[in-house]
Amino acid sequence: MSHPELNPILHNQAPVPLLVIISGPSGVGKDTVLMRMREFGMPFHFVVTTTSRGQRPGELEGFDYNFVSKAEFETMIANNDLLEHAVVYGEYKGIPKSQVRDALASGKDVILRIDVQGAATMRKLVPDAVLIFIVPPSSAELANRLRLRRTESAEGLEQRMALAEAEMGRVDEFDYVVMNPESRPDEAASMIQAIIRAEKSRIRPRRIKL
Ligand SMILES: Nc1ncnc2c1ncn2[C@@H]1O[C@H](COP(=O)(O)OP(=O)(O)OP(=O)(O)O)[C@@H](O)[C@H]1O
Repeated sequence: MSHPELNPILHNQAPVPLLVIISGPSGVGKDTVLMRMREFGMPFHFVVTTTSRGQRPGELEGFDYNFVSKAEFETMIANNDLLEHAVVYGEYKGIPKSQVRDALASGKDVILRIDVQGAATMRKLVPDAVLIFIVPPSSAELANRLRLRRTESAEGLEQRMALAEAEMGRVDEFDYVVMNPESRPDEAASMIQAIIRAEKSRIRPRRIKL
């Protein structure tokens, strides 16, 4: 008898690929942890965001972002080609559906990072995604990370901290919480890997429909 909803591992077949969403307050270390996962060569597809903003020195097309013009981005919106998009500081940012679809079709697990607001949208669009919330050891440590990054003015820092407080209150919309400990982002990276491995062993796997 066949049980198509059960884990294909039971029939010695490849597991169902996952869509994993990494979120959490600004400055908690999402990019840092994802970069460590990439550097470790973890076998996932890391989604590259498409943006209309200009390429900065040192940024690589297809690695940091896919750079397109505003007009091209607006065509993508009109054609419903994006899973999710937002305007950040007057520029578009979004996730192309085709990239996620193609990676899943090739059997790869797909990982993407998104802000807390965007994660809530994704939960509605793709209810079977695995949502992981990264937290700092303390809010003092979060403020410290933002300060050390030196990308924010004093006012910007205060705004981000206030937003972070509000975002921490939304943790119950997520499936997992992962701590990014002081100076040990590798631990957060391996915890995410452990979650993905455990998810692969579900008797009834999550199945992503886009
Ligand atoms: N485990 C850690 N311990 C100490 N510092 C860290 C740790 N992880 C990240 N950082 C530092 O904290 C700062 C913020 O990290 P990062 O830019 O990765 O955060 P983010 O969540 O991607 O932020 P944003 O949402 O604003 O893009 C960086 O300067 C980074 O080097």
